[in-house]
Amino acid sequence: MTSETQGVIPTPDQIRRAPKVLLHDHLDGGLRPATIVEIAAQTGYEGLPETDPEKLGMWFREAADSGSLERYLETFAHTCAVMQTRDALVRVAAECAEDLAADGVVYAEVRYAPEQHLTAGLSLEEVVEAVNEGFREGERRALAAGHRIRVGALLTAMRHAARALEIAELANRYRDLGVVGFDIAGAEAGYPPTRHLDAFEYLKRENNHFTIHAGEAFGLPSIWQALQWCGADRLGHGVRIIDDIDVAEDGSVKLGRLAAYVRDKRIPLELCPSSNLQTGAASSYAEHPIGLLRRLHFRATVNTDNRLMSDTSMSREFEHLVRTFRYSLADLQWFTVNAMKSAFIPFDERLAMINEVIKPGYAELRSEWLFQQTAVTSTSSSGNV
Ligand SMILES: O=c1[nH]cnc2c1ncn2[C@H]1C[C@H](O)[C@@H](CO)O1
Ligand SMILES: [Zn+2]
Repeated sequence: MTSETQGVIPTPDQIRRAPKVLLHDHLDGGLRPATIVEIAAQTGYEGLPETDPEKLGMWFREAADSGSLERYLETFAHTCAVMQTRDALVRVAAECAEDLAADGVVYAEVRYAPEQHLTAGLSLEEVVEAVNEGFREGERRALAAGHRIRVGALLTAMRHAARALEIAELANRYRDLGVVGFDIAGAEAGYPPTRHLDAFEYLKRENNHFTIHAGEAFGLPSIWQALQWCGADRLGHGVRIIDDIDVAEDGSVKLGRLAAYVRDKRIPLELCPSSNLQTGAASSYAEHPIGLLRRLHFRATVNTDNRLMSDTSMSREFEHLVRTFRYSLADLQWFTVNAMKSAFIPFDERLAMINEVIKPGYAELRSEWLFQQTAVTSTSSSGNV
């Protein structure tokens, strides 16, 4: 490789066109503001703080900027309120797939908590089937618009509730039918993942996959429990693993036992930089642990968490990182391949996505400099050389 191809700092347009993989995105955290306003009007939900889509989008962004995970999570009352009917769920899921595809995401695992969509009388099964139908519809519309995307669902159980085993069974029933795994989410403090051991043990017996929100608002004990008691395949956030890494004044680095385990066992970290700034888990992009974790070769991935609350997308997350850490296309490819390796679909499919879609996509972007018009052509044609 020449230095030109090795070190290309991508433009925003190249970042958008680059194939991207997203493992941590909440369906109820990514609605279009205009859709929220329309469904609220159709279904008679009167609790919205704003009814102008632009102002509503800003409201979510600002309300989520609270510095606390608990306050950040309060904003989901409004999105869940407009996701209670079959039609609304199909629409929101279809638009999610379309929006991700238009942003260049080629593979996504999108999560939601079925238990939060039952107030208008849908059953858990009806919720899952509506969302699956929406994802398939969105994939078709994306293809018609020239974008290929594949979306799998992760079923989330809320950690303050007591339905984890039921949701785990639901995830298992819809396995290979659009659902690729399980997750737990919600406020971390006071609700350790070990409260839901029965669900995790059930999933392990069924050879199913799960990730756990851990190490976001709470530190190392929650990561340790998620891995060593519950047996999580991946960590939702996991960013506080940084608390087990010592960087000395001279720059030398020492990993504690847990950090070494996470790195050496290649445990995927579903890092969500913008979300972490809003909930107070990190104070700036420059100080976000992703920079160090990437250098230390943890299995780090980049994610959106909640596109609505953070006013973000995969491209914007990458743009922040490129601006902050001067990441090249090769770095973005590294994060993307990490994410694809860590997905919950079968190994042969992950490998094909890496070799047939991701690597060729980045190779094409890296070669673009070869075809750029140079000023030399015009100078030489004027005969002044
Ligand atoms: O970052 C998060 N941490 C913990 N829980 C979260 C986060 N983002 C969203 N959630 C919750 C709120 C949603 O209603 C739920 C299911 O998507 O998951
Ligand atoms: Zn999350």
